[in-house]
Amino acid sequence: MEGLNLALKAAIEKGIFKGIKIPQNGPLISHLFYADDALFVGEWSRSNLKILARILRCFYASSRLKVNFFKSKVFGIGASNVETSNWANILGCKAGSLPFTYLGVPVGANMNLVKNWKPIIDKFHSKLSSWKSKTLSCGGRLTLIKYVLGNLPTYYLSILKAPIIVVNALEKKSERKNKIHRVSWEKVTTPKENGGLGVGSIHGLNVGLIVKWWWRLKNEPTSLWSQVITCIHYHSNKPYDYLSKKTITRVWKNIVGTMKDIQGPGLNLNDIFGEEIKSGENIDLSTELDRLIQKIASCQLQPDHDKWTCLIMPKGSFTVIPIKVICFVWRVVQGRIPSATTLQSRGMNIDSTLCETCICEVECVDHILMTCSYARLIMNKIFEWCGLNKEEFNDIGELLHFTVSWGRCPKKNALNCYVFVIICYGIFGGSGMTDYFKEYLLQFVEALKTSKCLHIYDSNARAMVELSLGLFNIFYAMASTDSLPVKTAQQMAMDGDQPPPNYIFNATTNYSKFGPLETSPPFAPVPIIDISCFFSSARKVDQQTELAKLRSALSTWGCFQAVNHGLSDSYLDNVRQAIKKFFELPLEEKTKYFRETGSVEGYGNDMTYSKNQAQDWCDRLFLRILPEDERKLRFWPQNPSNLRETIDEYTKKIKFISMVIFEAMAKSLDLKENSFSKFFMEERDVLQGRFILYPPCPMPDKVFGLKAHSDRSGITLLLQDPGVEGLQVWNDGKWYMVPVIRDAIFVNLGDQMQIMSNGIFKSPVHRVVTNKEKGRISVAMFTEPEPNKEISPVDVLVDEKRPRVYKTVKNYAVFNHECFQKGIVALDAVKL
Ligand SMILES: O=C(O)CCC(=O)C(=O)O
Ligand SMILES: [Fe+2]
Repeated sequence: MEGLNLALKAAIEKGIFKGIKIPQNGPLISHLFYADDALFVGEWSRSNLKILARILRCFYASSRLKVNFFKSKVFGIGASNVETSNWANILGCKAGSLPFTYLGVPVGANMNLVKNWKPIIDKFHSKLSSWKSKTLSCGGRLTLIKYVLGNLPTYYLSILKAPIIVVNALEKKSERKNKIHRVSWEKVTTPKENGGLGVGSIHGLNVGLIVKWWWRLKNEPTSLWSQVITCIHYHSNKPYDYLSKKTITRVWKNIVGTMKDIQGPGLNLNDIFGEEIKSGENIDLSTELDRLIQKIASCQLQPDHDKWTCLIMPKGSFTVIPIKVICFVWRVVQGRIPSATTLQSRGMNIDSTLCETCICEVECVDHILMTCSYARLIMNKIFEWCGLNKEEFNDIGELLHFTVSWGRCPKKNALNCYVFVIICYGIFGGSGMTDYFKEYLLQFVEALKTSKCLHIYDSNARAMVELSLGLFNIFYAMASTDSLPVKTAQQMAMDGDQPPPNYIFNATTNYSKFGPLETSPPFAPVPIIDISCFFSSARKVDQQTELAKLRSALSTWGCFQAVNHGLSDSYLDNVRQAIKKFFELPLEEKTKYFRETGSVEGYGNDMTYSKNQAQDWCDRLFLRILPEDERKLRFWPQNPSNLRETIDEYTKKIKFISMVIFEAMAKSLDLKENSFSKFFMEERDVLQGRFILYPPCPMPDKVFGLKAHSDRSGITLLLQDPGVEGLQVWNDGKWYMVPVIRDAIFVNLGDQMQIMSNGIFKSPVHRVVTNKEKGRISVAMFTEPEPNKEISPVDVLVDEKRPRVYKTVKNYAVFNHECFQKGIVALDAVKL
């Protein structure tokens, strides 16, 4: 191409080819090469065209590069169509007319017309609405929007001012269709410093790109474009005085017009582009000196250490926080995270606006993150770790104020941002804890504890924030202080240890409403029910009498002794024996099945939830037995060798008896036989087993075997130790000891049956006391519904006389567990 360039230059020099001379002694333009395209510009004359044809032929002869005339066009500006096509024939190419499309972009079209912008709107749309964009996170989508906004429209928007309809159309495409817009687009496009997300608005981009021509004009005065513009439009000595003729053409008009646009927000080009003096040849030094003196005069040094700042960061310190976290925190600051109240105000159908975590207050953003007891728990933990005094905030604003105003040290300021991010993101957004984060957190906490030195926040900025992803679960587990026992109750009993202080019952902090620990209250006259009367083979009359007894037992005591259940004494002894043998194994053998902290299944103690919680004097093996495919066999002891099999067989028998009881309970309330059993006895319903050892305890009057509680189950079937009592039930404000009946199975109702019976049946509070001399073994089997089943009062049991008492619950097991952690009675929490 250089050859062609030289040939043309030579032709111009010799005066054979005539280019276009820009007035005011401007440059002569004859040809422009762009990639593999060539544009020739010259006077409209037959001879000029002929010369051009010859030059191109010579070029072909010398270089073997042939211009494809068939693909080329001749445009005659100011010439008629007929004349243009006649002359085009000289070259053997077509005549072109305005507007035309060059590289997919219309040239010469009236871009004030919205229809001419359609291709760009369509292209923009197709990029943003691909299926992939729908699966992106908030952060990912922000990046996509920024990318599409920043790349696609550069040509159009850099020289043409988009009509307002076009701007709106493009921005509409950036918003997600069929989604609730939690924050207005206007807010999204606000600069970060002013509280926005810093997505450039289309209008802003358009103005910015056009203003850039002024930058080029200043910065590249010798470029062809600048020379042309300066010759045509600049006729004075004042900077930026390019507003010459009224009849200026469209493109230049746009560029000049943007000066006015930026004057609106109080800017002018002098503010935007300064001058940097190097040799002082081009810039008037005296004016610059004046400006410098002015600047220095207004500058006051602060009595503080000098520090380096990172100019591209709004606060001057260098931070790398994942974009999705930033988006989240930004939404928090806007008060726009999807709480029940915000969703309801957007017209979504919300059952209840009560916070699902504490069930005490309405769920709004401030509640979720600041005032919920749960959020406070996590916040306290963070403050504790940071070595700060405990603070309570009522809303996000207070926390923000605290984090930005606390301390003047820059390091601390960076820290503050992280604390803020972590608190917000950790409380709300974190879930799904990976081992990596767990590991990291532990290291982090250790470092924090030992160093008290805040710089670790800086050096580990990114990891720190990523860490917050998992803080939710971890804090939860840590706040709950769950741990495996230092020594099991059995070991302490064997070693003759006194129960440690955390086992001693303290009436002021623990369960005081159920009175003090009484080791021998009166025996409970708990009804004895012959459940063989409920078998299908039983006589109807007998059945009616027992059903009446059952109903009365469950609505007064909430429990009964089931006899004639079909399991022989010796069989039950075998079951107890197998369990006993397991507990008799050496500790190393049993610890193979130790439960993991934060979860219940396995051998060990029950989970502990707070420092104040007194420990129970018992060891237990907890197994989820049904559904069978959910068994975690790693917790199922292989020793004694018959244990697994024994549990399996006992489960089948217990299932049968439970079925009989569920059906009898339904009949006793005149309900359809399967009204309850369909919730607890189907294939995916749950059965859990708790095999418990209460070793002899040197302080039975100070230590509980098992603290007062009600069962969360449908019903619980308990096999007591025939040799010793220990189980007590609470009835009418008093404790009673449950007598041991050798061949009976003790049945007690759980919370979920109290809910389904609309409060007719009681789920009794019960507890276990220990014995100085004797150990005690018990086997509790709990029936529970499949977690997704909705449990609510049976319709027929709700009427005017007995209005509905309970809400519908789902996954009550987890809910109950959470309530227990917070010291809330789950059954009270689900009352309407
Ligand atoms: O061991 C007992 O007697 C009662 C056990 C119990 O209440 C339970 O495991 O929920
Ligand atoms: Fe219980």
